[in-house]
Amino acid sequence: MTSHLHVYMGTLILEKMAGLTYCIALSSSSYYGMRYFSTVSNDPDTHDDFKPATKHESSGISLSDVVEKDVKDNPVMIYMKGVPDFPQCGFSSLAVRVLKHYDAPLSARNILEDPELKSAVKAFSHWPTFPQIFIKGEFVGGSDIILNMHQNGELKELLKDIKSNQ
Ligand SMILES: N[C@@H](CCC(=O)N[C@@H](CS)C(=O)NCC(=O)O)C(=O)O
Ligand code: FES
Repeated sequence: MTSHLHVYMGTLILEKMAGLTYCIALSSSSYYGMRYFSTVSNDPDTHDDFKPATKHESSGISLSDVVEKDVKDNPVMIYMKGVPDFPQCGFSSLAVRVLKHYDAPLSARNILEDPELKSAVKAFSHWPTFPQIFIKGEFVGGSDIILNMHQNGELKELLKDIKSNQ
């Protein structure tokens, strides 16, 4: 197994090429056109017994409704570990770096902030890992798929009619 140790933008990245271990936070510069959504239901003062199992607190909207609305309202939606300006996993970092090549507004939710949202996203897409990227309401895949689509030109084609307002 080959291991490379890089110092990148002041952040240590341990990249195990064979094992693809990506647990160390990466930093990235800020970009225009990004919207982050904070957690949708995570009140630390609320005991689990009192948390709504399927309904979003106070609004009565289920978390699957939240995800459905996210992907409908946001042409490029990523559920990730961390936020686009501070991904907390290499897979999420890679996906954000790929998407930042395009002039499309990127909307994101940090699933690390909300385990229930994390489960709801997995159930919605039937996909077990993060990041999860949705484009024009359709589930596209994770970081390896988005990188592949970037490299083969499919992503450019898919995003060509989505432009940032800024
Ligand atoms: N092939 C996937 C790999 C992503 C992956 O393995 N993610 C893991 C580690 S961050 C994951 O989400 N595991 C399930 C979990 O954390 O709930 C991709 O390229 O996106
Ligand atoms: S590989 Fe560990 S958090 Fe993503």
